[in-house]
Amino acid sequence: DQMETNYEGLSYSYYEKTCPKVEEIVRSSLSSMFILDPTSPAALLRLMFHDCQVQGCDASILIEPSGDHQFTELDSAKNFGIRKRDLIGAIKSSLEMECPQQVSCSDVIILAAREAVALSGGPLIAVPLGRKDSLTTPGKHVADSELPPATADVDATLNLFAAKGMTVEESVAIMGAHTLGVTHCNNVLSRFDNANATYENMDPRFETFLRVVCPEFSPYSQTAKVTFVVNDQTSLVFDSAYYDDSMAGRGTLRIDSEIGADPRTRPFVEAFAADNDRFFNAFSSAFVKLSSYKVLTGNEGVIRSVCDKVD
Ligand code: HEM
Ligand SMILES: [Ca+2]
Ligand SMILES: [Ca+2]
Repeated sequence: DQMETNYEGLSYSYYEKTCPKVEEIVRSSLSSMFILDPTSPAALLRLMFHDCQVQGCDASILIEPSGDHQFTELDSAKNFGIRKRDLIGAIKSSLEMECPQQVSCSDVIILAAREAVALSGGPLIAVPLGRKDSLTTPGKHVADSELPPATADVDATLNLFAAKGMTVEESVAIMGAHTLGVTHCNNVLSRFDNANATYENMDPRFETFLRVVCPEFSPYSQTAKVTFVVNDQTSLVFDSAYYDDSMAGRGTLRIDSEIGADPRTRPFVEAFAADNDRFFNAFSSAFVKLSSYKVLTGNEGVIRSVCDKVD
């Protein structure tokens, strides 16, 4: 039976006895939070990626500085724009009332990300559970080296996802996460840098638009950190518009633009733009691979009672 199968030590029926309502509680908490702020699904989806990419999916990204760890992974500039970590803590509090000390913060991050996708119109992804939380935060330097730069190209991106067992099709599908949310101007300015040759596959009208929204102030200026562009035409809806934009030279980041042009990735961009089911299926299998990356199970980790503290 597929539902009993273990995946990287995780299980599709992990909380069946210990917290049978876990998925329901996460969903109902988030649906009211998303009404209060419709941009939060994007934040929670990115939070999952940035947690999993640094030391695996272990809720390390939630840890606040204290005592002997004054600098956390959140101090890395590559975590700029990470927001809504407090929502995970709020969901965790509700879960502690229903089933104390049962559900890990790392599973809450994954469940929140998959509800973010589903409640935005994307697929409802079946995710295996049973992750444990780390007792350590890897610190700023690990985050600096593990997270991709805003200027990542196709080679770097395919390598990053191949390391998680993804095919090229799945790698193109997981980039479809950029169907939601925003990119701040400080991450856009490198696209005007000739040395990076990132003009490739940029519609001149789109370039004009980017230059109007993000004039050439320093990427370190306060203005560049508060101004932003949306990641696709429908940035609150999980759909395939991202791929239409990519093919048309309207990709916001270098990678968003280049996957629509590179001969290795273009065929999948075209396929996903034309066939929503194919995008959703490939995204779902990629999501399970990303969210199972370097997980702690059994005695390898703990269930934190408060997500931002390792005490
Ligand atoms: C090479 C791969 C990737 C690169 C270089 C990249 C880079 C970025 C950058 C620079 C931003 C803008 C942050 C800001 O300015 O606030 C962003 C936003 C975002 N990314 Fe990625 N990303 C990658 C892969 C992913 C993956 C795998 C996911 C999720 C599965 C993801 C989900 C998101 C989301 C949802 C946003 C919008 C966040 C918001 O609105 O708060 N990204 N990404
Ligand atoms: Ca982590
Ligand atoms: Ca969209």
